[in-house]
Amino acid sequence: MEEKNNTLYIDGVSTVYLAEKYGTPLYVYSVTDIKNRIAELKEDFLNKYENTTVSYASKAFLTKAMAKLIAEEGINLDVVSGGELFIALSANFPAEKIEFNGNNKLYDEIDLAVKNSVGKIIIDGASELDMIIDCAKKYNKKVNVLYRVTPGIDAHTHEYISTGKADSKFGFPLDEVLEEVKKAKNSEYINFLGYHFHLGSQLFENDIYLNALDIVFELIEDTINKTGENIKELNIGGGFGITYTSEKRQPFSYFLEPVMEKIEGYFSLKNLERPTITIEPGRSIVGEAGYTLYTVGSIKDIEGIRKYVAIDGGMTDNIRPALYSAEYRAIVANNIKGDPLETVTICGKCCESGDIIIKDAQIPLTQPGDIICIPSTGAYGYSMASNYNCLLKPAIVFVENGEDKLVLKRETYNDLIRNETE
Ligand SMILES: Cc1ncc(COP(=O)(O)O)c(C=O)c1O
Ligand SMILES: N[C@@H](CCCC[NH3+])C(=O)O
Repeated sequence: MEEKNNTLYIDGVSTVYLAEKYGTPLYVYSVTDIKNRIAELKEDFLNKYENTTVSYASKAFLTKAMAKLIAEEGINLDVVSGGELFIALSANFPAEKIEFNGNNKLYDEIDLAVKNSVGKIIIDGASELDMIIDCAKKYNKKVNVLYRVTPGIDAHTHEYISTGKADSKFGFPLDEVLEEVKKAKNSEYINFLGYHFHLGSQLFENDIYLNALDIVFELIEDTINKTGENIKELNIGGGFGITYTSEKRQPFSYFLEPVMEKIEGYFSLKNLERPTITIEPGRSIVGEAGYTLYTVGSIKDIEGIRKYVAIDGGMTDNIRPALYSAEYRAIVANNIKGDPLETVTICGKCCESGDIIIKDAQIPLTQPGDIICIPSTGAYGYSMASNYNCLLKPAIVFVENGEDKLVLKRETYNDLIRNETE
């Protein structure tokens, strides 16, 4: 983002112009920023180490336009539901480059995945293997699978986004997964590739990945000894943190260099061929590339207590502050350098006292009609949006080098009743 004439520009396009043209609330994505993050991944990982793959975790943000962009950039796609898979397939995303994650996969979802020959299914629970075999028989396919395990690592992040600890609904406990692998090995319809783990999201320390590897190496050794199966792929998940307010996003190399050094060291010591190493970043690809624009409406100044600045969206387009106490920063897009600053609480328009986007934001003196921009809303904003209070989901615009393109229309009131039967 940049400033021109006291106005905020994103990827060469004026936010004031975007707000006028498409209305607010509006999700704006800088395509250049997304491409830059993928380029960094190529430089620091894909081109640097042989036999590596990146699978974009589409739960962070997915539309057909995004799936097409990911396909053009040549990386893989991670989906966690029939719905995400359907969007990817609708965008003609190459099925062999899709991996299917997620706990409690339903039969119909597995059926869709197998029928369309997705690249891999990451088995997350005991109920899945039989369903996969059943579908594989039906379509006469052999399905590549990995098993997701929980290494028992407690990531230093919000409890709700920590997923690798033992007490987790995700994945197999380490002492149970071998029995599952043996079952998979016995089926002619299954090709066992290896293991997957994901420690949590918005992580800033590389040591937890290294600790998890120590644990997973033991599992790999056990697997080879007890099943005779070599590990062809190891997926270490995503989770790389980004900047929302004052946190400093680490370059991918901060995580991946020590991780790869450790992995390469282990496999060469054991005289084993190193498996394909896959990572699954979501937030770190799209988070900072996305912005939300809002228009300021009513302002309530409670003398000596708090000044509320209400915007025309809120927890319906960004649930993260209410759900995880996530913090954001704000910019008055039509008056970036405005002076003096004041301390305000930016709230949404939902009937919830907790519908606060930023508590105590420091922004230039603002008035109704101003455009507020919240940066770093590209991940888990639109993908977690709701219609609470029957608010309409915002439009999405992609901007790149001064050009803007509407990729998703704003919902209309008719969308709210389109599935009603009376
Ligand atoms: C299995 C799995 N892979 C990848 C991700 C992506 O995580 P992030 O967006 O933090 O990179 C998640 C979400 O936490 C996940 O659950
Ligand atoms: N949705 C969460 C992260 C969970 C990611 C999926 N395991 C967030 O907004 O931070």
